[in-house]
Parts: sequence; structure tokens; C-alpha cells
Amino acid sequence: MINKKIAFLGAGSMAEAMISGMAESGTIAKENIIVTNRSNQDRLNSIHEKYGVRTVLKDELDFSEVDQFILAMKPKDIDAVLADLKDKIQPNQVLVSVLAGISTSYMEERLNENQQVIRVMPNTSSMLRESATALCPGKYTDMEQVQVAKELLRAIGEVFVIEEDKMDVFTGIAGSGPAYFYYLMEHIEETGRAEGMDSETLREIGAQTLLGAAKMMLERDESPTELRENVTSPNGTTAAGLDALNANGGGRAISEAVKGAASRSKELSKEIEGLLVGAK
Ligand SMILES: NC(=O)C1=CN([C@@H]2O[C@H](COP(=O)(O)OP(=O)(O)OC[C@H]3O[C@@H](n4cnc5c(N)ncnc54)[C@H](OP(=O)(O)O)[C@@H]3O)[C@@H](O)[C@H]2O)C=CC1
Ligand SMILES: O=C(O)[C@@H]1CCC=N1
Repeated sequence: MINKKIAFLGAGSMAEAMISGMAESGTIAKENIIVTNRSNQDRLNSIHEKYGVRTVLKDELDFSEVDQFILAMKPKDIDAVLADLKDKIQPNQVLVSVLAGISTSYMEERLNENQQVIRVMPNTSSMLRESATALCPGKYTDMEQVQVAKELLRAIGEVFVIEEDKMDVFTGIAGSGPAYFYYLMEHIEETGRAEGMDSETLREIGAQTLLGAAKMMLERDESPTELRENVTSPNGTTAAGLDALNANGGGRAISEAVKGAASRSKELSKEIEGLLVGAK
């Protein structure tokens, strides 16, 4: 068990997914997880009741008791948050940000010298401890703190330490990724329903098919191409399905989705910088 105190600054959907996974994991005691937001006390009450973690409004947080702060507000709020935190945090405390598009250098430049920061990108499957989470440390961050963050994030799934210049594409693949699979399922369900199947059965069939394919990719030593070919009998049903997918730009659409999300991640940081320039 990790004997550190963490404070979430932000109690929205991403924070809740992480809190739920962490609280269930036993990796960190619930009383060592503090959840804050700006003003929504009802939301804090509900998180406290559901997960048994401590909750306080951000202005009531005792900063001195926290080892790692997890920034989980919207990217547009980052400047206000960093300005507020700058002189409240100590060099031995670490800021771990889940914000899309906000780089470690962006945070470092707005904090006191040598401040330790870590950028991470989880996804909402954190709730079931099945996130694929990327992590990259800032340039002043101790390895020991990186280890603590890694261990914490392992409570909500698998952790991949990556170079920061890969963070945008990682966001396009894994941060936003669950939505693509849900979208796929929405269309599969719609088609099944049109053929008279009921939604509940379709949900189970689709999810089991996705889970089976995911496990095959994780547990078999075969590439997705080989696995796909094994499903595809000559002149059979899968070949017909894949032909239809290709004829309708399916493969290209998937690549474009990843590229679109990655490019939005890049754009977000530019927008935030633009806002700052505009505010001067
Ligand atoms: N949703 C996802 O799948 C993923 C999201 N992310 C990132 O997670 C972040 C949060 O997204 P999401 O959960 O959807 O956002 P939400 O809008 O649901 O939640 C934002 C939260 O931030 C709080 N907040 C705002 N300013 C402050 C502050 N100064 N101090 C403390 N809390 C503050 C808000 O409090 P109040 O309500 O009181 O104003 C609210 O609880 C984003 O930056 C996003 O890029 C990353 C990976 C995946
Ligand atoms: O849509 C978003 O911007 C956030 C970041 C990754 C997933 N959700």
C-alpha cells in the first residue's frame, strides 16, 4: 500500500473514474484520497458517499498534508489553477496533470523554479481499473516521485511511460479511444435492433466480442493482421463484412479519428497559450 496523501483538484467525470478505481484497489487508503472542486458541494457529497474518500472545497484544502496533487479540471482552467498553486506548493510536492494538451514545460514555466510535475493521460476505464494510462515526467521530477505516481496509476490499469512528444497521439489512441469503441457498439446495436434483436442481448454479445478480441490481442503472440486473417474464410461472411467496411472508408475513418483527436490535443495547448497572450 502507498503511504502518501493525494488530492484531486477537480471532481468531474475523469476524476471520479480514477477515484473509483483507486478507492477499490486497496493501493492507497481511502482516507489518503482527498477530492476537491471549486464550488459544487453536492458533487463532493455524492463522491464521499459513493467511494468513502475525503472531500473538501478547494479553498479549504490543507496543502501541507498533500504529497501529490492530481489536476483534473478542464484545460481552459489551467492558468488560474497554476497561478493559485504557485506559492502554495513546496518543492517536494508534485503536480500530476491529466489535462489534455497541457505540456510539462507549460506547467513548469508557470510555477516556481524546479517544481516537480508529471503529465499523465488516463481514460475512463480507470473506473474498472482497466485504463491504458501514459505518463511522462517533467524535467525536475525525482525518479522516486515518478515511481509513486506509477504505482498509484497502476491501481487504475496499465501504465506506459512515454516520451512527451508522443502524448498527443497517445491521447488520440487511448485517452479518447474508449469513445471510438462505444461508437462502434452504438452502430452494431442499431443494426442488430433493426434485425429484431433486443438491446440487452445485443449489449452482451457486442461487449463479449470486443472483450474476446482484446484478450486475443493481449494474450496471443499474433498481430492484429494475423488474427483478422484467421477469422476471414475465403469468400465467407467476414470477407464480405470487411469489403463493406473498406468500401465505406472504415479503415481510413479510424486513422482519421486518431489523427483528429491527436491534432486537437496539440491545438488545445495553442489555444491556451493564445488565451494567455490575449489576457496580457
Ligand atoms: N473525460 C475523459 O475521458 C478524460 C479527460 N481527461 C482530462 O480530464 C480533465 C477533466 O475532464 P472532465 O472530468 O471531463 O471535466 P469536468 O468538467 O467533468 O470536471 C471539471 C472539474 O474541475 C473542477 N475545477 C475547476 N477549476 C478548479 C480548481 N481551480 N480547483 C479545483 N477544482 C476545479 C470543477 O469543479 P466545479 O464543478 O466546482 O466548478 C469540476 O469538478 C480535462 O482536462 C480532460 O482533458 C483526460 C483523460 C480522459
Ligand atoms: O475529450 C477530451 O478532450 C478528453 C481528453 C481525452 C478524453 N477526453
